Amino acid sequence: MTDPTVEDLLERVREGDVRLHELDDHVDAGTAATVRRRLVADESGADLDVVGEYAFDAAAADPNIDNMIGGVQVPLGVAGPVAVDGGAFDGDRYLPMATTEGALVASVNRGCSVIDAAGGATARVTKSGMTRAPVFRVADVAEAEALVEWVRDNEDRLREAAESTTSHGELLGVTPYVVGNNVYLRFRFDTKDAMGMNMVTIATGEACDVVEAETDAELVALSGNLCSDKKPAAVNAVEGRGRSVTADVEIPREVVEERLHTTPVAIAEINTRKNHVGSAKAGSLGFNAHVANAVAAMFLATGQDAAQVVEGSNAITTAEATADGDLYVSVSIASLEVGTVGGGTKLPTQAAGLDVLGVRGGGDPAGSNADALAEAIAVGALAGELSLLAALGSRHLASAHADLGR
Ligand SMILES: CC(C)(COP(=O)([O-])OP(=O)([O-])OC[C@H]1O[C@@H](n2cnc3c(N)ncnc32)[C@H](O)[C@@H]1OP(=O)([O-])[O-])[C@@H](O)C(=O)NCCC(=O)NCCSC(=O)C[C@@](C)(O)CC(=O)[O-]
Ligand SMILES: NC(=O)C1=CN([C@@H]2O[C@H](COP(=O)(O)OP(=O)(O)OC[C@H]3O[C@@H](n4cnc5c(N)ncnc54)[C@H](OP(=O)(O)O)[C@@H]3O)[C@@H](O)[C@H]2O)C=CC1
Repeated sequence: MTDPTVEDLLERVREGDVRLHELDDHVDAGTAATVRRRLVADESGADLDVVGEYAFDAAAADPNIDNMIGGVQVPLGVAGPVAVDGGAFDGDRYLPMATTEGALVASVNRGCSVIDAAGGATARVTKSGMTRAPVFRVADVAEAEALVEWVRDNEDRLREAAESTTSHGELLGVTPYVVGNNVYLRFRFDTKDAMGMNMVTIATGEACDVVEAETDAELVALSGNLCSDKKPAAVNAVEGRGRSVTADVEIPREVVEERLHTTPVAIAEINTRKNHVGSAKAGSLGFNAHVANAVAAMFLATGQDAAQVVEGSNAITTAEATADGDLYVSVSIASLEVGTVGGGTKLPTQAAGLDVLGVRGGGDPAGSNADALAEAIAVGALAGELSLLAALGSRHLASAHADLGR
């Protein structure tokens, strides 16, 4: 029997005989995408030819996209190279950044060149652990207390159940929270080189089965929002989620004056009045200028989950003029959720981004590549903070974007 043609399938979808998402059952993934693209183009009047010019294998992208019609391209640039002394990321590297914001890569590039002139940045992952927090219904607070005690006494059983679903993930701990007749169990896992959301969701589900079998608690939702994934949340800023990572640098005063056209004292003052006082008044969780910019651009370039830029912007920038008149700057990102295996990291253009950093795939030891990626992103964020604070000091923000961004 011959394969159905695009025209045949278009007709069958229009007649309601085949659903849009069932096309892959009838033809290969690329042809299925073509049929959907044709249908959407016909019905919306949009010209989608360019959307069909994608460079990856549609079948290989199956774990990443449903109802695929093509691909979106984002321009890719590089900042650097920049010297980094990291716990896992070492040497002089280019930082890949995908963005549509003109002047952004230029800004991070300037920051990198200043960091380099100062001898490089230092970066360390200080805490690591991906979380999932199911919510259970209990009868009352007495039953809640009983559940909390049971969890404390039976963590090994929960660990055994959770770890039966993964050869890499390790349960680090379970923290209970009680609110009336709701009990939230915040499971925290070492997910090695994976960002880990699929891994910990599957593992936590297995542990929840044990809780339900052994206690009176009833699972209401596998994610009870105390995790907290893809929402701004203080719990992530305080407790961390994914990688907590810090990068810092001390820059000689002459370098600040020559290359950034301002002074250490001016940068420190802007940082305090803008990033700390201004953010406090705004009720912000991000005490920084634009950490989200480096996080988003490097997430897109390396196949991370873009929605987790929300947590990636949970960052505090500090800046101080030292006793010698130089400038100390740091960026601490509390909850940077990154992986070098799984998710979007296998797609060819994103894998190439990881290759530029030298962190593709599983690390040796496991987890070291994801640590290195976190440190690279923190250095990119540090470079961006430096350059933007300086541009505000020299009053170049508007002119830079007028020149480079429109
Ligand atoms: C634009 C600059 C860098 C000019 O800065 P400059 O010092 O006038 O430029 P320069 O021509 O003297 O070049 C200095 C260095 O900048 C880099 N550089 C310079 N041009 C390029 C380019 N085309 N492509 C790549 N790199 C470039 C490059 O490293 C170069 O060194 P060189 O390699 O020549 O020795 C500076 O004015 C700047 O950084 N401005 C700040 C822009 C910025 O940070 N924008 C971020 C986005 S703003 C935003 O999204 C968030 C916001 C602002 O709303 C958040 C908030 O509320 O704060
Ligand atoms: N399920 C959910 O609720 C959510 C899912 N997501 C999505 O989840 C995906 C990311 O989940 P994630 O679990 O990271 O990825 P994957 O689901 O792609 O799984 C990655 C798997 O790779 C295996 N692996 C191989 N080598 C290593 C290594 N060195 N370190 C760690 N694991 C390794 C592990 O298998 P094994 O476990 O067998 O050892 C691991 O589970 C993204 O696509 C994201 O968009 C995002 C948010 C929520």
